[in-house]
Amino acid sequence: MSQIEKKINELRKQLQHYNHQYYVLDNPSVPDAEYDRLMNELIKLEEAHPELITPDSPTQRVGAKPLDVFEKVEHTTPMLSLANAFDVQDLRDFDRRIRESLSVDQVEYVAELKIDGLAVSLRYQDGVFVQGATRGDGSVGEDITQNLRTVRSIPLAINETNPIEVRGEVFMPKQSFLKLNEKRQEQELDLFANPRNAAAGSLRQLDPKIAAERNLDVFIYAVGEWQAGTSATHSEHLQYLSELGFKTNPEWKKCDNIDEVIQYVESWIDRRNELAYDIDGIVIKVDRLEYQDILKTTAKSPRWAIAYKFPAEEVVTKLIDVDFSV
Ligand SMILES: CC(C)(C)c1nc(N2CCN(c3ncccn3)CC2)c2cc(C(N)=O)c(N)nc2n1
Repeated sequence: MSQIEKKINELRKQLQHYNHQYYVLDNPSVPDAEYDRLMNELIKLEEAHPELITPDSPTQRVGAKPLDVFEKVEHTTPMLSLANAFDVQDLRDFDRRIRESLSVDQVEYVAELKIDGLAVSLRYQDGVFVQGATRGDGSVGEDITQNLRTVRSIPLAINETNPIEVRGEVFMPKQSFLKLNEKRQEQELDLFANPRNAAAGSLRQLDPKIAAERNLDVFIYAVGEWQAGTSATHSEHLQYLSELGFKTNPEWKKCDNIDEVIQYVESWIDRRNELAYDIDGIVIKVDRLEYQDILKTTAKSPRWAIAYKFPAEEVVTKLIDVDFSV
């Protein structure tokens, strides 16, 4: 390996490490100026030696040309939808059905915040991000790889050489949503109604340069296709995803029974506004993968998971009280 290649690989490793700290762990260890200096050094070296550029290089986040259309992508493992629960009784019924089907007294669950964004699927081959797609109708989605490459918290390379497909929710943080709408107001463009629509509109851009400016983020919540998988539980999957360099939501909780799930759900009903992103409920999943297989999925949604939906947040519209007395 030439000195140049050594230098390029060293810069890539450093930048991938700093990128992970900044965008995935939200805990940068170097000032932005240092990151920019290293990035500019790598850009110059790659310009001088374009034959050494690889798709997983940190310089390759924003693709060159806009697309004409998004290609269709078939999900080898369908992306199921979730049945809804609207109150605690629904959760107890869910738990009872599961315990009866499994003929067990107690079932462990994992409870996760339900991020209000867009479900996506990410595929990695030989440790490199090769394709990203929208959920679509669960069986066929759209190839939005170029736009997903611009999401800084999506790693372009992971240390898993076996093919693996993961699923997650792309979202726009509340602050980014407010800033985007302020800018659109100034430009007299129509405003996005909420962060979810803003994220959807950003991922639907055919020009990745626009998606790159929208400050999108992601939380990865499941492993899809993974032949080499050996985990026994979903919680192990979440830990493994985090070790691989994926951004997982830190608020997930392993619950020993449905009572603990209910406590978790109730603890979050009034804490939503503390979060930097919108959530629209809690997703509850049977933790043991062997139980998930036994419970199999009904047509559209798994019997081993359910979404507890929070009531839509009443939007307090400040009514300007006009004084008619004068
Ligand atoms: C893997 C399973 C199927 C259990 C699953 N499915 C999910 N979803 C399915 C329905 N989806 C959907 N989207 C659009 C139309 C219909 N269904 C949107 C994703 C999950 C969404 C979240 C989240 N949002 O934070 C999450 N923490 N875990 C999920 N887990």
